[in-house]
Amino acid sequence: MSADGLTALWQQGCERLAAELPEQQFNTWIRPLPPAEVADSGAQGLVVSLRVPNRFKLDWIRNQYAGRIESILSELAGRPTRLELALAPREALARMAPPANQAASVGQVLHNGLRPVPVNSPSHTASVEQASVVGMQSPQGPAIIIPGGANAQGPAPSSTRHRINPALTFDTLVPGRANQMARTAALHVAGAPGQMYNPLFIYGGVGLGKTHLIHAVGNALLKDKPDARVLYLHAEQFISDVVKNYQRKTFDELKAKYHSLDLLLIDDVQFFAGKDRTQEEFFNAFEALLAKRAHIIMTSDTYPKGLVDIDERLTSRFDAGLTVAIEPPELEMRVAILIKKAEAEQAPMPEDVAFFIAKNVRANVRELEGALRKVLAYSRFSHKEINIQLAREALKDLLSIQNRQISVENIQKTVADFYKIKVADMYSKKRPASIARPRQIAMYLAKELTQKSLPEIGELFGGRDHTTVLHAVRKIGGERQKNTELNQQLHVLEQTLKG
Ligand SMILES: Nc1ncnc2c1ncn2[C@@H]1O[C@H](COP(=O)(O)OP(=O)(O)OP(=O)(O)O)[C@@H](O)[C@H]1O
Repeated sequence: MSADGLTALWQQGCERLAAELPEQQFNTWIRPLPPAEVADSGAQGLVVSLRVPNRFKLDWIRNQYAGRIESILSELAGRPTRLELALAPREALARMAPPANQAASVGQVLHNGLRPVPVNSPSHTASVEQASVVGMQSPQGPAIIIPGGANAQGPAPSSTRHRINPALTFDTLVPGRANQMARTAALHVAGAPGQMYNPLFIYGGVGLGKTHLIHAVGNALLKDKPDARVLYLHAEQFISDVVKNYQRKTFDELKAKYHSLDLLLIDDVQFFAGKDRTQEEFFNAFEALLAKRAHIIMTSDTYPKGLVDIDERLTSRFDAGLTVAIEPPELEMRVAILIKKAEAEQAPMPEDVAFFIAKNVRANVRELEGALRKVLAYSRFSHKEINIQLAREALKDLLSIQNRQISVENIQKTVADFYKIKVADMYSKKRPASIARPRQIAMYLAKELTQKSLPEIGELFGGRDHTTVLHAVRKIGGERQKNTELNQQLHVLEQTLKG
């Protein structure tokens, strides 16, 4: 692709997004982005690098739009195109946020090509300045509008007012063991806010669905009570609001904003660490909201007592309602998530492919989504159907990084997962066919895929004799020739184990 073609790609992508997305969403999230850099990395395809002013926006764009942006750009370029999002260095922020009165219309922005795009929100510009004064990251997006409140600015679409993402609902959240407690508690709060489990504190590692869950509560409540005063915000937004009001000495405005809510959803409260003034204001808001039986849901990367540099009077209050964890999803849940997300993209995913991806991408749901996006994009460009071979090609970087050695333990675990039996049954003396057969399959694969001898394999299967292993290897090997279903299952297992 020519240099001009590369330069035009982002602009064309924006035009497509402008046509596709609701105007409000486009204006809020896409339009203010600075021009992207597009690089050709040869056989690997194109890499589009975007600098985003803060982590909140970065996460939001990654979660909500990255997949679509990659698909559009790849389609336009006719080659796989990867989107890389990174935080803009601080000195670039000022350039990214020219004065509000330079705001341009969507059409202007698009026709002006790749020049830096102005941010059309006065509050955004003001906040950027404030953030640089106090050495913080820049804050996020448009002002919160409370109807009739101190900063009322006229009607606004509800998604702006509440900052709730309508796509993140209980329906789109796949349930599983990993989120069972948190989901149940969240459903309870959505049905009867201000009663039990107040505050609800949800913690867990990155990309496990905490943000999704709290948006789901917001969406559910708004569906029931459209007039409810609900607000979602990232902790950094609260911090920047405190800074702004501190500088303007407008604490009444801050109070009017936060103390009047029915439901406050606040993400990543670990960001309050070391911010004394913010903690004090949050404490005030917290007390005021609980006193009037408004509900507060918080998320964090750790449980309340694990938070550092946050005043104990806050952490003890965080723990006073219900504290629940979200765990990394287990294999079955990862498969279900992949299938559901692929369905949502109108790209049905065969279960064996979902199993292959889920087995290889374990860290968190965000990475799972990334892997899925790659596979779908790869299938679209190559016009090939989605199968394990295609998934393996699409994910080859990721798989080679893992550089996995096939071990007997891994075979036992994978086969047990596949046939939905316990790993312990691989070593047990149980004989029912539903257990004995997967065990024989695992022995067969151990012989095929590792350098272990028959006695060594027998030892690893609960101290069995080598003749038992030999029998299993011959039996499964022989049946494989005649039984296509077994052959297909073995194929999936081999592909999965080889990675
Ligand atoms: N159980 C689930 N079902 C469907 N999608 C999920 C599930 N869990 C997470 N996701 C999706 O994974 C992505 C990451 O989730 P989310 O942003 O909620 O994670 P998080 O725990 O808030 O992470 P972080 O701490 O990094 O902000 C989102 O796109 C979300 O929709």
